[in-house]
Amino acid sequence: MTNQTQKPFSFKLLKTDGLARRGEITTPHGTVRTPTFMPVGTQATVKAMYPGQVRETGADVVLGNTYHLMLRPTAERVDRLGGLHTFMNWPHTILTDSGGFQVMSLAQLRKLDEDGVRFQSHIDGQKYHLTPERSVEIQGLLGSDIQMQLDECIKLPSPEEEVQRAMELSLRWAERSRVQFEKMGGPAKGQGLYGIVQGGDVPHLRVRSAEELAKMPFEGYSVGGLAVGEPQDVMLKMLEVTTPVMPADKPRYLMGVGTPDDLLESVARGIDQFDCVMPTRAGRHGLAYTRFGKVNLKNARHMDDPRPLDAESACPAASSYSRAYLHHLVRANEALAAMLLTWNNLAYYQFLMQGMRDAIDEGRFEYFRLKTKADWAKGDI
Ligand SMILES: CNc1nc2c(CC[C@H]3O[C@@H](OC)[C@H](OC)[C@@H]3O)c3nc(N)[nH]c(=O)c3cc2[nH]1
Repeated sequence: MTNQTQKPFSFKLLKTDGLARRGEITTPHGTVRTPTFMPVGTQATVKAMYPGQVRETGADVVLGNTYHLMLRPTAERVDRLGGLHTFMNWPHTILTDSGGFQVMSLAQLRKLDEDGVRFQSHIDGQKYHLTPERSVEIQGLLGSDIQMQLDECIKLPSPEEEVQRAMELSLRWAERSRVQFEKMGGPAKGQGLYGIVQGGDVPHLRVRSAEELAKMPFEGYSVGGLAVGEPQDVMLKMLEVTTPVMPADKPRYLMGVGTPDDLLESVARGIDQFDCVMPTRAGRHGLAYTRFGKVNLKNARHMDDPRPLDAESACPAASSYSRAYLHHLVRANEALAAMLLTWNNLAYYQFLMQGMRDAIDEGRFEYFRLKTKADWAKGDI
């Protein structure tokens, strides 16, 4: 990451339509059109895709992850090699998560205390100590444009006192993350650090978390602690409680979400940024997302079907290969199956996001939401 002073990180709220928001984030590596879907590239790659292809689908941001990259190849090595943008040949915006979520879901022998979290690598058993300061240092070494505070994402359901403890710890870690980010000169580099709202499924804890974080000068705010197995209506209820008390002039990022329907319903409740492994992971398991719902290419009913997934799609994976061929590739466990279906799925997610951005621009978001859901309900033609 160059040390020259960049223009500051900024967010412009361009238009609203109900609670849906159309905006633009400016980072050192370009402009992010919101609402935006950010493909997950945990280990410095969006699995089964070339970076140029990811860009062609319409992605403005990809994700990297502190937990995975600190273990391998290490943040120091990526820094020595010119930073994550150069390392993975992605010259556009990169967002990194702080690693807390993965430590709790992937690492062994985890011990969490006030100072941070101690754990052993799931790769080679080596011991680590991840603190709010170290997480921000790693994200700075990676050259991340949008960084996350270290937080504790608690599983749901959990007793209210547990939710409160984790939320209050995350607030203290938010302050320590901010101090480290400013010590490393993040703002002058035009980078952003997001505070992460916690509070589980407890409305008054959500509100307190958002209000306390809003007192700190974060460039953006994430809604964490959701998409951890709760039903969609609980997630949406938490958004209805939380977004109204989040700063309206800063981006809002709902972490780890979601299905196409989750995206539609969350934009309708004031969310700007999303990330999810769904489109890429589903692609590797033979599942295609289309304008008319999901198509499971493992299913024998596709064996003789000469039609493409969607002849009108701009994505060649959707328009230039028959369902019969895709079914064959999936059954044969061929590498091209994952490549084509991942490509199709990311292209569909970006098509959906572009549709939402246009609908908000033109003041017809509610119509777009209902029409899109009706098309999905038609099912695969
Ligand atoms: C899936 N549901 C979900 N994911 C979540 C993630 C990880 C997303 C991160 O996990 C990796 O994908 C598996 C991605 O890493 C590149 C992504 O950034 C979260 N991260 C933090 N720091 N705090 C949270 O409260 C949180 C909640 C989540 N809910």
